[in-house]
Amino acid sequence: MIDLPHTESPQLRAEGVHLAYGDRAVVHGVDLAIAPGRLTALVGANASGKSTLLRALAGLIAPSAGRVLLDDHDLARVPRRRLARTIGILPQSPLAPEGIRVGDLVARGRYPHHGLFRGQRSDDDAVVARALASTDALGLVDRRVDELSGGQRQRVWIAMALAQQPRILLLDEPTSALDVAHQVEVLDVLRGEAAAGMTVVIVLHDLTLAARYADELAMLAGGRLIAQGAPGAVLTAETVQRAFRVDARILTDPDTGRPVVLPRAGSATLS
Ligand SMILES: Nc1ncnc2c1ncn2[C@@H]1O[C@H](COP(=O)(O)OP(=O)(O)OP(=O)(O)O)[C@@H](O)[C@H]1O
Repeated sequence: MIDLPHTESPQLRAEGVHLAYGDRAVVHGVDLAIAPGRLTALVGANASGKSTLLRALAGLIAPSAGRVLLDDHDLARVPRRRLARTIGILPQSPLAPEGIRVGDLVARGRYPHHGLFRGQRSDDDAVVARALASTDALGLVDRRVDELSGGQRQRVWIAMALAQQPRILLLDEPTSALDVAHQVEVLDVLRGEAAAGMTVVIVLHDLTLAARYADELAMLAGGRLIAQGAPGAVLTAETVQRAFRVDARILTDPDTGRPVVLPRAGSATLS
């Protein structure tokens, strides 16, 4: 059995990873080193394989070829319990148990920290409260999850992921239902977590927001990684055209120096 060393920021790496559903190949030979303690945004068109790759990085699906490595250990051989404490994933459409209340759902994020025979930890309540506060969800704590608005529900799920305090957090389109203020708030929180040492990987569709927040961008097109690096290097008119089949002007935000992507109306050539 493999025991991972307790490094602050384990290195997560895909090496020649191919992923398939049955005989449908979806991701083709991806080599991707996730920068530890940084915020990486995974971008690409619909069906380009982002969610599939994210699930593989969490160890939820196994590559048909290649390997996902955590600190040089094959993810497939890392004990499940250890993995749950190390890597957290928030899928695109998570399902809550029927009738569960917000506080109870977010508290479930603490489960990986409870030993087999130990119950709660003394800091559980404080961690849960902090996670709820950072997603502006403290006021929802007694509400039923299935009675929340889409954006409220998404914030509660993010709170659950934060309460898990994994060293690597993978989030699939966590801001898709959020208004602009809550998007900024959630991304600020995630950037703060990265600054404190957490490795954060986010699937995002808003390229300008991705460029604004990410230390690194990884861009997929047709299941292949076509660019990885600093936002300014990855987001070019050429890569945007190749990945999304739309013309875009790439401006530079005078305040941050980060790219701003302006798609040209009428330029999409999807079919
Ligand atoms: N459970 C599944 N079974 C079979 N095919 C799947 C399954 N999940 C995804 N696919 C297929 O795999 C391909 C990649 O899907 P994936 O969800 O990884 O893309 P994505 O880039 O996350 O897309 P989106 O931006 O629309 O969320 C698509 O062609 C999709 O139809």
